[in-house]
Amino acid sequence: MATQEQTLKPLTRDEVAKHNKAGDLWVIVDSIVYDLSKFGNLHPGGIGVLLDEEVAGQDATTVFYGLHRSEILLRPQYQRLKIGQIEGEKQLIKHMQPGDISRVPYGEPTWLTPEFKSPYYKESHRALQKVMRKFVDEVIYPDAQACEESGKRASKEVLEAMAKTNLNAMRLGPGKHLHGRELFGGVVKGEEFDYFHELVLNQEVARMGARGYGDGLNAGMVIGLPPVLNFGQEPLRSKVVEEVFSGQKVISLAISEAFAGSDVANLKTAATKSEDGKFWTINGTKKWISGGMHSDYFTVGAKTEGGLTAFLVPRGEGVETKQIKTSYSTAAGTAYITIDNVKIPAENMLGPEDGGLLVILSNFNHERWVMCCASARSSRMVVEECLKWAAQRQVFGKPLLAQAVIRAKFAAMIAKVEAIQAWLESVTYQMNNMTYKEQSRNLAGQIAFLKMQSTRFAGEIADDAVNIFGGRGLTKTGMGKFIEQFQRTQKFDAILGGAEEVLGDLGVRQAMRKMPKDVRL
Ligand code: HEM
Repeated sequence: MATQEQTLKPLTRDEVAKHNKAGDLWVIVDSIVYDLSKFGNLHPGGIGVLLDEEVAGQDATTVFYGLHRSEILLRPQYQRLKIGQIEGEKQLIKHMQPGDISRVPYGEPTWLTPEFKSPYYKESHRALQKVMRKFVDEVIYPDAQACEESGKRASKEVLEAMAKTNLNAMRLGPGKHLHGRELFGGVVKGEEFDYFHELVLNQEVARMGARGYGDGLNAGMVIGLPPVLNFGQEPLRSKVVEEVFSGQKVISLAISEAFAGSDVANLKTAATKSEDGKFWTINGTKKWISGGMHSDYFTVGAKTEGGLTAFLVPRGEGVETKQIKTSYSTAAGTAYITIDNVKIPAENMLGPEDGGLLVILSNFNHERWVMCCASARSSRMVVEECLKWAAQRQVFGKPLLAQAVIRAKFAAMIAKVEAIQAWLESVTYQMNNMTYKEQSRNLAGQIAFLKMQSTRFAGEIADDAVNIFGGRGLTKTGMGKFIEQFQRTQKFDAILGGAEEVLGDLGVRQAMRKMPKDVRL
């Protein structure tokens, strides 16, 4: 930015003021002079607003930032509009660069705020956060914004770049599968990777505000691959895990059906064993399968004689996927799947016959915790957007933030994001200090409550955010685009991985089970 300022022609405000009509139209935004003479007729907001006597030939900084996101001025096509800079003045507005930490209060969790300390994060968490933020900003974000809008899946380049850093493997959480792997070029050792490293990755992805795209970005793998990794039979297990980690193949979890959601024990998809026991034939349907449109493999739950069994079903004859249009982007690849007489070898069974419920349930805590990470971070992103907007938007001659009713909304929103992050970090610390079995025993209730509360708060935050942004919170482009998307999509977190009510009840039932029989009032 400094070089650009040096090369721009110095101009005075008096000179600029002479160019104040159609065909000869200059304006100043943050000390930079823009020649809008030709652009005026192409301006999406129309030429009329630019000819206003307080805009044409004048300093339009305040009015500009009341109407546009600052990223507009960074678009390559608008660089040619810059013709000079006001003599002796400097740009006061700092545009975020890839990898930057927000300086907006509460724009980052406290551990990323310079004045605050945290007992949870070590040097390797901080190093991972730095490279991941830059990677997301530079590699994923532009693709995410384009695909969220077009509905297309993440580009091959992004998926390949993710595989190269070993991001796919990291998103499955700590474990032996990471040992000996080079993570983000060696920023963190596979052996020391813990749940706080994973939290960092989840939150950095959620921060970019592309909900449908985010789910299409191998979120299906996060829930679909663990049953293969933990219960698959060799050599199929290693083959599939490597194919997915390296980005050659995509996997998703296919459990829910039109007939059964939270009550997984009532699935209708059924598997029958051949007489010689070498094959299974599967028939049924699956619904709302995130990433299903992009998947080569499906981790399927099916009814068997004595219960439920999990299978790895490859895409092939008899397996068909149809796009479901949900309220978020089709970039998520949400699918309806029909499985008609699909014959698979017995080696594709994941875990014991009739033991599928455990295979599926064993990953639920992790899945829900991943969603808590994302919900907490996207809620915070919304609070940051609202704070920026309320500080720069002028109403009745003052910033929106000068209104007490607006400040009261911020008090509620900020308290919610801080509370959720603090609880999330506390749960994450417990996860780091418990075996997987202990986590299932002790944290199912905590995580269920955390998810329930995070998504309830997200709903309340969405509501306040839309009211702060007004019509812009309902508009897909422009100032409020992230608010519009958040209010439209935050409900996904409230439903996926267990609806709020189901989770709340699960938490209470867990507590009841632990209630000592010998206590009295
Ligand atoms: C400095 C160069 C400018 C550029 C490159 C520019 C570009 C744009 C773009 C791309 C939009 C579409 C909306 C969006 O994506 O957010 C827009 C909308 C608009 N612009 Fe500009 N603009 C400029 C200056 C101005 C100025 C000085 C005014 C002063 C009144 C103005 C008033 C508007 C209005 C009223 C809209 C419609 C906003 C809405 O729909 O909420 N623009 N402009």
